Amino acid sequence: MDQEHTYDVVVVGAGPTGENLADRAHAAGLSVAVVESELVGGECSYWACMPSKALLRPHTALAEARRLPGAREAVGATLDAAAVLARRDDFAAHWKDDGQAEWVRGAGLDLVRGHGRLDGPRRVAVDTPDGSRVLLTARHAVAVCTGTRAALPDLPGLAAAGVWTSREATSAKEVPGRLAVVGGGVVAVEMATAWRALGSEVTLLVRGDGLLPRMEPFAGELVAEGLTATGVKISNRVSVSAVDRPAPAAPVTLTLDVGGELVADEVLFATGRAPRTDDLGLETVGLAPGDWLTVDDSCRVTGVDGDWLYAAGDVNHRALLTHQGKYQARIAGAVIGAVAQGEPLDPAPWGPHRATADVEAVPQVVFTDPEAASVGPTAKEAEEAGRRVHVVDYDLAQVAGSALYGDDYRGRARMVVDANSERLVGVTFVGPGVGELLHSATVAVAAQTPISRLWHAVPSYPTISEVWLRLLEAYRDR
Ligand SMILES: Cc1cc2nc3c(=O)[nH]c(=O)nc-3n(C[C@H](O)[C@H](O)[C@H](O)COP(=O)(O)OP(=O)(O)OC[C@H]3O[C@@H](n4cnc5c(N)ncnc54)[C@H](O)[C@@H]3O)c2cc1C
Ligand SMILES: NC(=O)c1ccc[n+]([C@@H]2O[C@H](COP(=O)([O-])OP(=O)(O)OC[C@H]3O[C@@H](n4cnc5c(N)ncnc54)[C@H](O)[C@@H]3O)[C@@H](O)[C@H]2O)c1
Repeated sequence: MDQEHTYDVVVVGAGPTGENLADRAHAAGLSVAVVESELVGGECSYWACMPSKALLRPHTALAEARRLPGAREAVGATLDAAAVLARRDDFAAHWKDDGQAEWVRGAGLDLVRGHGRLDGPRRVAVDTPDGSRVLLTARHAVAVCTGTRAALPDLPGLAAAGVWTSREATSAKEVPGRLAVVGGGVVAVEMATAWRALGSEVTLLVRGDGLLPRMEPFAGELVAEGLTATGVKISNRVSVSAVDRPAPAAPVTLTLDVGGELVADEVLFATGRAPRTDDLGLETVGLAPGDWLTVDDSCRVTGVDGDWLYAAGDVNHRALLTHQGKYQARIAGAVIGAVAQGEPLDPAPWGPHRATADVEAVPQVVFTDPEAASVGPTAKEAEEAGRRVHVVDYDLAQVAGSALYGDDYRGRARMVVDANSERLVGVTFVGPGVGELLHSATVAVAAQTPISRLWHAVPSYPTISEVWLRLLEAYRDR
């Protein structure tokens, strides 16, 4: 028999976004049920951020040691793949979610395991693993935080070929001899870096003109240089038109649109994401299954009567990053709490009830060697949005801190400044060790800092952060 329960808030999906949203709603005094169909912690914990960064970090550490005479002689030339994979397994909690499920319960939230679907306004029906059905009614809000899955192109032979997606690329137990990677985005470059470092011969097949097309062009150029130096073969302007694997353990053959074939032991399709909304009961509330969920700045889904349906994280397509999903979760949790208590919402940008940074100040670090880190729009994006901007660049290798950081340091920095307000809107750093530099830029962009004030934020000598001073000088002298 169906069980029925009523909560103030029902959250579907216990990834980083769902966990945080539930926690904030509970902190506002509301009762919350969280529905999860796989592992509490979501894609990020088991098949994305954590295992991918665990695969990449040993390579970065080794590459940095090898750029330092004295350290270079003390370390080997290659990684111990088995040890790297074992540490990766630890970071993915061996694909068990006991720890995170315990956190959910300890936070005062009710965890309902199973596949959730909307069942009309304010209702969620959950098919549980034991075959029963739980009907959840929300007094105030339902929040969809179901994330994304890998999007695969519709190619002849692909479905039968057993290709890698980001899930296999982050959880594989064996190092393939030859790995083909299709795509030129973040997953493609990070996983090409990781598996090359673990010993695979890697070929990157890029449909466009270069890597990391959403960043400043020099980011993709420097990352391509780094990949090539490690032995990754990169082919631009190449698409795969068919995939063939005659038997499960056999090599896979990719037919290329430019002519010819590529044979590999595994192929990773890193070709973007699709929302997990196809089997979510969206049709019961007048929305189209399979679509991204469009939201306003309070994370309320548009086009649904009654202001009860929210969507946060990857599934709303605003910024597909864990930290941005968690930011939206904090905003949406606060909105749901305020509405439930009958308190007024503060509609101002950068206020507690309006997601702003996930559009204006999105930071991202690509954990390749060199790292690529950016926040805010690129120069081109800012111009296309109608801003008049000044752009200044600086060669990161010219900073004393960079030279000390490693021999033959290569990198570049760019600052995009709004010409009318003389405030910083975007920053990109590419180079070893710049990932940890990015938050300085994020603070400056989110605070809409005037350039005149940045002169008083004096970077320590001799750190890579001195690039800030060099960028300001370049701006002054432009
Ligand atoms: C390889 C890779 C590396 C990445 N690295 C980074 C990184 O370094 N930094 C970063 O910021 N971002 C990174 N990302 C992006 C990051 O993983 C996502 O932005 C993040 O996981 C989104 O969180 P979410 O909670 O919105 O969704 P998810 O993490 O996808 O969680 C959604 C949850 O909902 C559950 N669910 C789905 N449908 C249902 C349903 N019907 N009923 C019940 N439960 C359901 C799922 O099982 C899942 O647990 C990476 C992505 C990939 C693919
Ligand atoms: N370090 C990080 O922050 C990190 C790491 C990994 C992923 N992520 C996030 O996860 C999301 C997914 O990453 P992703 O790399 O899968 O997606 P993406 O959208 O960044 O890149 C996909 C790439 O695949 C290409 N592509 C699409 N269809 C293709 C086809 N049929 N053939 C060949 N190429 C094709 C696109 O041109 C694009 O370059 C991103 O939004 C990213 O921000 C973040």
